[in-house]
Amino acid sequence: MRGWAAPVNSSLLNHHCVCVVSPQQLCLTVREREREREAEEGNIEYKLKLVDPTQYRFEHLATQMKWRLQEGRGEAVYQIGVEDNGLLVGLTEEDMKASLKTLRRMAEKVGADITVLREREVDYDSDEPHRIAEVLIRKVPDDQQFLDLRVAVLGNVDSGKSTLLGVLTQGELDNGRGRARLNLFRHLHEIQTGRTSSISIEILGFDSKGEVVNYSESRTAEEICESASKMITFIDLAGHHKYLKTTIFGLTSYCPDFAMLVVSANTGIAGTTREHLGLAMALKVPIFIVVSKVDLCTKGTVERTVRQLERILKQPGCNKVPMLVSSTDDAVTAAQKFAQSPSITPIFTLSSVSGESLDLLKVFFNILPPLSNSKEQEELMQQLTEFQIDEIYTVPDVGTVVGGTLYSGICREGEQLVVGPTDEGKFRELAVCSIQRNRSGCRVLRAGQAATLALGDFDRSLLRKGMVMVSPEMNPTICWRFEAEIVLLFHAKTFHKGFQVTVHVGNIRQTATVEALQGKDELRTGEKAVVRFKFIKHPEYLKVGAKLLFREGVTKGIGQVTKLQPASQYQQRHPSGSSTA
Ligand SMILES: Nc1nc2c(ncn2[C@@H]2O[C@H](COP(=O)(O)OP(=O)(O)OP(=O)(O)O)[C@@H](O)[C@H]2O)c(=O)[nH]1
Repeated sequence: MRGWAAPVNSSLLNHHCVCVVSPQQLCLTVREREREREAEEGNIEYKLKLVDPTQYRFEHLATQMKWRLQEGRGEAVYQIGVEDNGLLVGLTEEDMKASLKTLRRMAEKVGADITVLREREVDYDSDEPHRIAEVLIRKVPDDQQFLDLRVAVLGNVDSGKSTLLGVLTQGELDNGRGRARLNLFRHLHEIQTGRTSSISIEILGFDSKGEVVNYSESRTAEEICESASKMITFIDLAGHHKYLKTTIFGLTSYCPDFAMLVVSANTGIAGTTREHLGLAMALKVPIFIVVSKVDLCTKGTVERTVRQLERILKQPGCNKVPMLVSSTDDAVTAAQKFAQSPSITPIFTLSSVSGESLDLLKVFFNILPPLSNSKEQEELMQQLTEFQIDEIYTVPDVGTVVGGTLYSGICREGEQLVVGPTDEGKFRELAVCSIQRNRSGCRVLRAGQAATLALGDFDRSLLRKGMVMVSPEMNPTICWRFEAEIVLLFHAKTFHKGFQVTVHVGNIRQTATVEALQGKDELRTGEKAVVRFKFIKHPEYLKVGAKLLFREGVTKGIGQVTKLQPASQYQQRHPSGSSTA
């Protein structure tokens, strides 16, 4: 755990931006120092002083900044006045001024922007006040348009998800009767019933100074993309139980970095809230919570809802550490700690009608770093190209267009790929004519990025959601049958051979039959087993280790793919097998 709030004890978290660390607290810090030492890897750098460096040292500092930026995939945090071992020494006003000036020059040299996140006074036996400062450095990598984070939005029906997104992305408060969500709905029947049934995507862009770029008049997605250096893409998932499969699809296929669970302060944990929390945890998507509609209830009711959430989060099954965010300082700390430890669960309490505490959520989004580091990202980019198809459209004058996420490798305009598997387990050749991200052209797509790819006159009827477009050299394993280690979360009766469930793995969603339960005749709620599934309609491209979720009515389970039975292998061994196998 790094970051300076950590050594200073958590009661300080509720104070405002500039606070004083007492000598006693500093002593505590000294004892805990070993744990707080600067990490060699990662994007956080401690600097005691940057006063008048020689040219040689300046060059070295600039190179180091480049490296830290690379580690944070375009973002780094500098803590000034802090020794490498984590000791909060602090600088005099004059030294701090000179250090920040050097930091600005370093950032200029590497083409980055800097924002002072917070300054704090360190108090010890000295007449002169000593301060420490925390500075965010941001540079969009040369080959990228902006830094990109994906947030899945979960929560019960009417908890205020769409409204919150409307208010965040449009900059105008809601009237409590659904005004803000109006421009988010995509389908007519949603306007009529006021419920989100499809997955809609909203974007919130920040410029390099941390200001939201969405808010000027008639901002189009293209304009937001052009002026943003950091982009939060929200995947708004439906709250109603009826749309659970869409919610699961959004969580499994859109590869969100984080999930935001919206809970209405006046109803507390109701309806699908628990289920959504469970789903995000089962899929290991780090979650933070927004308690909305605080304008509708008393402080006591808000506190009760927060306590209810804290209780659930701390339960043995969850093992989360709730962290209530009630100041800008907390929001900064929450963003950093959340990224370092997924068990930390920030909780915001706000209103989309009065606007109370909305700014804290924006501070959090601006600072929230991506979870995977540059090394993991680099490794994924080195692999062969694999694009997962989530959506298929026909666009006039463009032709067939697919939407989805590039799981690995790089994809360029003009790239030759193969798409499949078809019902026969084959792959077809195609070419990527053009690529768009958030409705703006993009020539190179990198692993982890979502985009739409135009495929020219490729026949749309040959495509389906769940297919992959891969590099022709890949030779992917296609299977009808696979084994998974599962845990049955809930089942009304018993789970046995012959049972059919809807299986979700990544962007794949298909009914499968339970062909065998290893070493057991049946399974009860809470039990584990290795199960062999067989898809009923067509073979799929799966990977060992992929997370899996299945359901059928009230039956629900989670697990992991442990073994694949390649379709061709099975056909060779069972030449007279059923026509589908
Ligand atoms: N007073 C008050 N009303 C709110 C607030 N946020 C949302 N609302 C109202 O609550 C109602 C439901 O909000 P939605 O944003 O549609 O809820 P949702 O969670 O997106 O619902 P689904 O899309 O059906 O899952 C609307 O009438 C909003 O105007 C808030 O902070 N305060």
